[in-house]
Amino acid sequence: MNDQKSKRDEVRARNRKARRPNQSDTNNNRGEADKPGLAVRRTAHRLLGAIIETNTSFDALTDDTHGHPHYLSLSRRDRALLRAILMVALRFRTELSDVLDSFIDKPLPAGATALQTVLHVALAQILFLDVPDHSAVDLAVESANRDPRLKRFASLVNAVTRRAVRSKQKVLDKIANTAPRSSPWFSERLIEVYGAEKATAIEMMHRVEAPLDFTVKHPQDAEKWAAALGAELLPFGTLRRPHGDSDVSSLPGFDDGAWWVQDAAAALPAKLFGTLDGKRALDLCAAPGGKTAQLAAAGANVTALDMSANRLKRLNENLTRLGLQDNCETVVSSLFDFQPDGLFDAVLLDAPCSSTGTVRRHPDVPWTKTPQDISKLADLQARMLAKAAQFVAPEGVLIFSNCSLDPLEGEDVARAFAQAETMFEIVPVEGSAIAGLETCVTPEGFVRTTPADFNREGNADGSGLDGFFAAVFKRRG
Ligand SMILES: C[S@@+](CC[C@H](N)C(=O)[O-])C[C@H]1O[C@@H](n2cnc3c(N)ncnc32)[C@H](O)[C@@H]1O
Repeated sequence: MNDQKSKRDEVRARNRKARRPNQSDTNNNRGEADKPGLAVRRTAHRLLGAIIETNTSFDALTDDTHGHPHYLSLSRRDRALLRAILMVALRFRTELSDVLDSFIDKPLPAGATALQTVLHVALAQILFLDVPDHSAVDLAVESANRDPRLKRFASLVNAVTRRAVRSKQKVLDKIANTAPRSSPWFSERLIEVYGAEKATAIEMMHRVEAPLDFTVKHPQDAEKWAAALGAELLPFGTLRRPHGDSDVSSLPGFDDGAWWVQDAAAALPAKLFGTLDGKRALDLCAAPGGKTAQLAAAGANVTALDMSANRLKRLNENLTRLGLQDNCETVVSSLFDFQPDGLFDAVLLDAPCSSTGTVRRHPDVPWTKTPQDISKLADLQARMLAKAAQFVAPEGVLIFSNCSLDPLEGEDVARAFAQAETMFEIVPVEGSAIAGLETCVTPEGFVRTTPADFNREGNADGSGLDGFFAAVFKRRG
C-alpha cells in the first residue's frame, strides 16, 4: 500500500497545480456574476449532472466551439478550473461517494442527484485541488441556497463540506490506502479480463493524469526536439513530458510542424507496417489524423477517409501544419460506401471503440459507457474489418487497432476475422518492432497495451500508456 500512497501523494501534488479560482470572474451566467466563482461551480454541477444522468461525454460538453452554453459563457481561466474540478470529481467518483456516505447518518434521499452533485463538486475541490477551502464550502452552500430543489439541504451541504475540511488528511490517507475503484461494471470487467492484481494497477494509473506524448515527424530529429521540449526520448521513439498546463501551440516546434501530440501506445499501430515509402496506404477512420500523419511522414501516398466532415477538417488543418498535406488525399465517406479506384498496399482500420483505454484522459468513460456499448461496438468493428479487407491488394497488409481495453473489441474481433477470412493470415508482431515494449506482444502476436504497462519504478510521471490493441494481417498473394 506504500506504493499506492506515494502515487496518491503525487496525484494530489499534481492536482494542486490547478489554478485558484478567478476572483475577477467575468461571465455571462446571469444572476451568478455577483458572487465570484459561483458561475463556474454551478456550471460544474450542471455538467457533472449531464455526464452522469444522460451519459453525455465530457469532451462534448467542454468543446470550445460546440460545448454546453454555460461552459462557453465562462472565461478561459474559469473553463480551466471547471475542467480540473470535473476531472477529479470523475476520477475519484467512487471514493467521493464513500466519503459522503461516511459523513451522513442516513443515505441521501432517492433522486437526490442534484444534491449529490453539489457535494461531489465541493469534496473534489476540498480534497484534491488547490482551491481555498472556504471558497469551496461557501460556494457549495450558496449554490444550494440558490437552487429551489436544494435550498432545504443547504445546512447539510454546510455540515458535510466543513467536516471534509476538518478531516481532510484522514480522508486522503484512507483513500490512499484503499484499492482504487471506478464504476462497478468497469471495475468488475477489468478484474474479469486482467485479474485482480493487474486490474488494480490499471485503476491506480487511472487516478493519475497522463503524461504528454509527442510523435516527431522526422525520427532522426527526435533528440533535437526532445532537448527543445524538455522531453524524454523513449526507447520506442515517442517524446514524453510530464503533464502540465502548457498550451501545446506555444511549445517549440509547433509552428514548424515538427511534431504532433500522440500517446505512445496510439503511435504503435502505424509503426507495424514497416517500410511504407512510395506505397499506397488507406487510413480508414482517419480523423483527427495522428496515424495519417505517421503514414504520410513515412513516405506513403495516403488516402485518409472518415465519415465525419468536421473531424476531417481538423485532420486537414493538422496535416497542413505538419507540411504533410501533399502526401494525402481526404475522403468524406463511410467506409461501407467507399469505392476506391484500386487496391492498397497498406490499410489501417483504427476503429471507433469504447475508448476504455483512454480513461486517464477521459475519466468520464467508465460512467458514460456501458457493457452494451462494448458489445455493439465489437459487432460494428467486425463488420468494418470485413469491409476493410476488401480494399487490400494481394500481399498487402491490413492493421486493425483501437483504444479499448476490452478484448471483446480487440483480441476477439481479430481472432474471428482470421478464422473467417481465409485470404488473410495473422502476421505475429516481432518484439523488435516495438522495442522497449516487448512484453506488450501477446502469445498470438497481437499488441496489447494497458495504462499499467511501461511502469517505471520511481517515475510515476513518466509511466503508463493508453490501452491499445493492434493486430497485423497479410493478404495472401
Ligand atoms: C478512434 S477515431 C480514429 C482516430 C484516428 N485514427 C487517429 O489516429 O487520429 C474513430 C473515427 O472513426 C470515424 N468513423 C466512425 N464510423 C465510421 C465509418 N463507418 N466510416 C468511416 N469513418 C467512421 C469517426 O468519425 C472517428 O473519426
